[in-house]
Amino acid sequence: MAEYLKLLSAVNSPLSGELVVPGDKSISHRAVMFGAMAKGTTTITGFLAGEDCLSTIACFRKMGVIIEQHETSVSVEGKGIDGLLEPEAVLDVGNSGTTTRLMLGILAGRPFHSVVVGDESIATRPMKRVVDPLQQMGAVIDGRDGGDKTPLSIRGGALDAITYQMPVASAQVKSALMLAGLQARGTTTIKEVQQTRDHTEQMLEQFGVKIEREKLEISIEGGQTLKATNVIVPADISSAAFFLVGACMVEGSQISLQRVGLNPTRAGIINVLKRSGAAIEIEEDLTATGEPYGTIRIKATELKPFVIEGDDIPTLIDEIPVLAVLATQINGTSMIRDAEELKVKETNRIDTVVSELKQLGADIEATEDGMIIRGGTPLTGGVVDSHGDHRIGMAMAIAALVAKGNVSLKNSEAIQVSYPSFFSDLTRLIER
Ligand SMILES: O=C(O)C1=C[C@@H](OP(=O)(O)O)[C@@H](O)[C@H](O)C1
Ligand SMILES: C=C(OP(=O)(O)O)C(=O)O
Repeated sequence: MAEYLKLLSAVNSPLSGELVVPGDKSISHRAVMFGAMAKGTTTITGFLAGEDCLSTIACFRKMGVIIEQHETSVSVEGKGIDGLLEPEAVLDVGNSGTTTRLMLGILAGRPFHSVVVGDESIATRPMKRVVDPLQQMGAVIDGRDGGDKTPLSIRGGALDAITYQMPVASAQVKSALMLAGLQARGTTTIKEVQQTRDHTEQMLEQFGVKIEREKLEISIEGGQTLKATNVIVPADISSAAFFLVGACMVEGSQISLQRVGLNPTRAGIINVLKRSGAAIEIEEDLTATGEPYGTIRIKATELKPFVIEGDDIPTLIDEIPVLAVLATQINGTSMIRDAEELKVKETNRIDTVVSELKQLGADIEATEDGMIIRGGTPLTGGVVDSHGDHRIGMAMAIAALVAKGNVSLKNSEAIQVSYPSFFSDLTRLIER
């Protein structure tokens, strides 16, 4: 894809029609990893063939796991966790924080040496949050910046269970500790500060693992084995979010997105849109197995400004960039608070959202833990940059739908990380 991409703008074309967006990224990663740890053949349907999940496949292949992937269908030949082999080369996680942190939890319990590297963005992201508790369990991990940054070197082995109070709300940290806990002597207990996405808990149970769960506390006994299964991956609500916002903003829009994952720990954007007065209807597919999914129908209507804070944040953390775009089109002041975690994503998403939306004339201000957006004025044309962050690139493409002038997007190729067919899907919704 071109480094610069000229986006559709000054068109205000309504979005219409039906679409199934690609598979959920969080669930796709986990299905490959747990399949690799299980005994037997795990099949995955609806897999997200985006760069991040392909990095996960490549890492596990380097540990000797046979994985066949044809677009959205994957089969993983697991030989049990003891079947993972010492990799002969470094494990390259690319741009993927989920691959890095969850895989560290697995590697921590393996009796071999491995080295984890990623791209420039991964090299800036904090890993101490998983490295510290994994060291407490007995893993030997070192890396740049006192073990906080990649490249990281891991010598795993005999782990002891711990009880751990997490300092941040992070499903990646929680998941890494559960995966290490499965390999530890004793019962590992993890206490969360806020409820985060529970895909790991749900999928481990599907692989036959017993987990004790209370709202903010999880206990997992070491030594349990995973049994291969068939995983159906719902469509990614974080990808659907871009079109939900586009359809809310452009007058005359009406779309229907099918098979979208509706796990309540992930679906906070729906609550925010409802609170704002969106014309949104949800129809859950009651025959669904595994994670809940269904159809979301939405049409454009006038919205009220919103406040997103507290327990909302983990349920919609990756949707905040595009919700900020929406806020620029709502009369009044919208606020996002308690979202410091945005600073440690692929970019500092408080800074990149604010700087790029300002390029298009938005009245938006960064705060210590979020943003203040005074909406209701049209956006202008301009040059924006994804800064190598897929969600920023897609959020800007959606902003371009309502800009009065041409918008060019630099580094648009970042979008391949989570949504390779984003532009063709957007074009389909516009051209119907
Ligand atoms: O567990 C996961 O699959 C994810 C958890 C979130 O990160 P944190 O755990 O860092 O909050 C989210 O931002 C990321 O896109 C995917
Ligand atoms: C933060 C994200 O992913 P990861 O942490 O896996 O890089 C994201 O997809 O927005």
